[in-house]
Amino acid sequence: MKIIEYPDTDIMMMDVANVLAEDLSEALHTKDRVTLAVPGGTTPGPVFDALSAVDLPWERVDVMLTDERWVPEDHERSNTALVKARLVTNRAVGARFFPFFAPAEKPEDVLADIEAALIGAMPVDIAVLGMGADMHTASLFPDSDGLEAALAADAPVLVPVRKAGLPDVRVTLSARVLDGAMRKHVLIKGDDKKEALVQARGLSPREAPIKAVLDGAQIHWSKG
Ligand SMILES: O=C1O[C@H](COP(=O)(O)O)[C@@H](O)[C@H](O)[C@H]1O
Repeated sequence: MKIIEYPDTDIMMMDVANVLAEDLSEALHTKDRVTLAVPGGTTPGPVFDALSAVDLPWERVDVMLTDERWVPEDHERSNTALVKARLVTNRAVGARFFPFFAPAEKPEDVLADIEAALIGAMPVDIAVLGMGADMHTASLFPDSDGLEAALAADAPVLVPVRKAGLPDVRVTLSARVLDGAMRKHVLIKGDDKKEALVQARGLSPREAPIKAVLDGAQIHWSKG
């Protein structure tokens, strides 16, 4: 794991967009299609804005989230809404987007179909990950129902996750899928997240789920 500390958040967002553009361009030289997995939440929007302005053969890029909340696309907490509005737009409008939500009461009712649609887009080549101060990444939350299944060596691609106190059920790429990406970038802001990350290094993935994806990852941090 390598930590890159940026003097300023705007600079970090631009630099990470450039690094991702280089990763994509390199991968597109050797593969017909390349899969990029990206986080939702409050942090990555500016990276998406900059990356979507880059001239790449986006029609050969498959985009998916690292995780989704079980809410429809027009909901304020939908990660899909964020990615569609800020990444799969502009020059990147031709990228193929794979949603993790379908209208059903619970993920288990439709997860097999959602997963089947992902087969052609596996494995993930480039993963961008966020992290909460509780050391969760994607929707791999400590003390959640689903974490054990999502950390298993033979985990499915997608796992439903529930945690008391969270407003929504989640669907997350499993740890083995995220960790298996050729390039992994963790994007975090703030002293609390840096401290959590340092602490996570000494803990198990069950205690600190981010630990499951840290091997070989580049960490991008700014004070925020
Ligand atoms: O719930 C989520 O949280 C993490 C971190 O989000 P942030 O708002 O603290 O940046 C995010 O990476 C994940 O995709 C999202 O669903």
